[in-house]
Amino acid sequence: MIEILQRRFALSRQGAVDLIKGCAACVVQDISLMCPVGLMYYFVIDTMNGAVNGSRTVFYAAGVFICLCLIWTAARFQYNATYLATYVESGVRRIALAEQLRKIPLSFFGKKDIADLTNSIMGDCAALETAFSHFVPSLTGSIISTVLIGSCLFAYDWRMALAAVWVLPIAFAVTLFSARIQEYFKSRSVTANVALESGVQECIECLQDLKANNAEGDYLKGLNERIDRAESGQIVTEFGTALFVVSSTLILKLGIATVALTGSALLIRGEIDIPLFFMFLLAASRLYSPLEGALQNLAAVISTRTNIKRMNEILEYPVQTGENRVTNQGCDIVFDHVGFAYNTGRTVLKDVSFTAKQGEVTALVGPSGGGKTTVSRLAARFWDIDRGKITVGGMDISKIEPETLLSLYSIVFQDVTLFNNTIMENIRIGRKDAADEEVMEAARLANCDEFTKKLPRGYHSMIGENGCELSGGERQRVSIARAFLKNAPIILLDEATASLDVENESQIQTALSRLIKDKTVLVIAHRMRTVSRADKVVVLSDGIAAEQGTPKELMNTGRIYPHMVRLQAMSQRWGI
Ligand SMILES: Nc1ncnc2c1ncn2[C@@H]1O[C@H](COP(=O)(O)OP(=O)(O)OP(=O)(O)O)[C@@H](O)[C@H]1O
Repeated sequence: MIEILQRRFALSRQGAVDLIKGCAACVVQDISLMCPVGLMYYFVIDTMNGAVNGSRTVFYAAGVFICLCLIWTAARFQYNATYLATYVESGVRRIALAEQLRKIPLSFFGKKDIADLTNSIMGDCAALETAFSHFVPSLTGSIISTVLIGSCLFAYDWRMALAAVWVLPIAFAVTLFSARIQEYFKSRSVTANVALESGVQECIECLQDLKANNAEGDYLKGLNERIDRAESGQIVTEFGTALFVVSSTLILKLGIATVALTGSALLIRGEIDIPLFFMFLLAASRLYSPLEGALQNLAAVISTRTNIKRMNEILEYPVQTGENRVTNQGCDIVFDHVGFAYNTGRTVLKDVSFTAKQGEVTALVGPSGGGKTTVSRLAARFWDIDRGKITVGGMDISKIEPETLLSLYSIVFQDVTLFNNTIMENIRIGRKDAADEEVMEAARLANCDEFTKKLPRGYHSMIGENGCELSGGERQRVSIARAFLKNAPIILLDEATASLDVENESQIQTALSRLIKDKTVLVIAHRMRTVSRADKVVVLSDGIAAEQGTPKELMNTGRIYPHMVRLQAMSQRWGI
């Protein structure tokens, strides 16, 4: 049962247990609300028979008191078991999604954009939070308590009970019948919302380019269309839900009419007495009011199936697994007949073989789109390859858990990601437990010292969202400082010095020479100057390692490499 709930509603184990408790609490609460009706029935009978004396009055007073205590206790238990537990579960679910996103291969992100994933973590979780705090327990509670109370009514008079309950299966059938239609509209509405959020995010991110190209008008027109689609999607979904819920509620209302008619007929024939007639009228109205809510809840629960499906898509996506310990002998990286294609299916690497030796700098060069970035990412198992094998120090990286493997790597990306925090903390990401002095030493080696000192609070200065208060070169130096701090045996540099001025670049290169001693270095560089001092150059072209050797060897024997060197020399003579 718990496993089924976990799977069906994307819940943690504790969340499934809490859901069962919440449903039980709602049943107790609904039944406790029916107790006063029973008490009133017997009170009316006693009053009509003139049997209300001192001890009876105490009995009814005690009954009222017990009913109030029962209702209060049930409500409190129900609140804790539904609302509080659901908020905790929501937090657990969001963390589970974020954890899963950390573990799944990057190929997944090719199919989803950031807005979509953010929507799953925030929007879908919020929809489920509302469903499980407000809807599911009270829906289950209403159904179970209705069945129990309905059975009790049969014990009093089966004809009156039948007049009261015949509407229930019909009302539920109408709502259930609409499930597929509601789900269809809901899924269209979610898709339109995600498209809108993605458009807004893109608009904010690209505002600078839109302004530069005077393209704001066209873009906003497209965005307006997305807003219209999201709005109409929402209206249609709500209208569809309302149509079925209102129809079901109207059917329920018919129940009161049939109780009144049947009761009147039986009363005239003298087959029931007035207290029983009123008790049924009261019970029917009490019976239907939670059910009206329940039918709305049922509609809302049906529509959360789309949210659950979206979250399960993330939670059930196969993660990259492997050994949690590394057994490498040295840190040579070997690409052995590697073949790879992204989600698009177009082969990027056909057959790449080369070795990047420990203690050497291996430079990846080649025409744009040749696969340099792809090769460096595959070396760190950001994606899994389709053919061949990649080993680090003799161990097959496809058998190593990605995070364990990454402990061997320091990576400096072309696109630096910084956090809205201090410079000190941004560098400390390289090694969480590093002392301030170690962070500052890494910063000094990466040449961050000089610009940090000019900031009002030095290393404790905040740098804005994604380091927006720093220049491109400064941002890149912070990211290089992280690599210094991590001090891993393998270093991947992706155009690491691209945004630095000449003075900085030479200082960084001196520092890098210190850092890379005895390490495996894989560097992607477009500028031949950067690679001229590499120990080995691998030229990637047309999905293969077309040429490899020392820069000198390639100048003599290569075809593509000397051509690139000549082209770059010509471009350096170019001026505006
Ligand atoms: N995430 C991705 N999804 C699909 N295709 C991709 C992805 N990343 C890169 N590619 C494609 O793979 C090919 C190789 O790209 P890659 O970035 O590795 O080349 P590169 O040699 O580093 O290029 P550049 O020098 O221009 O940075 C390109 O054709 C590119 O369009």
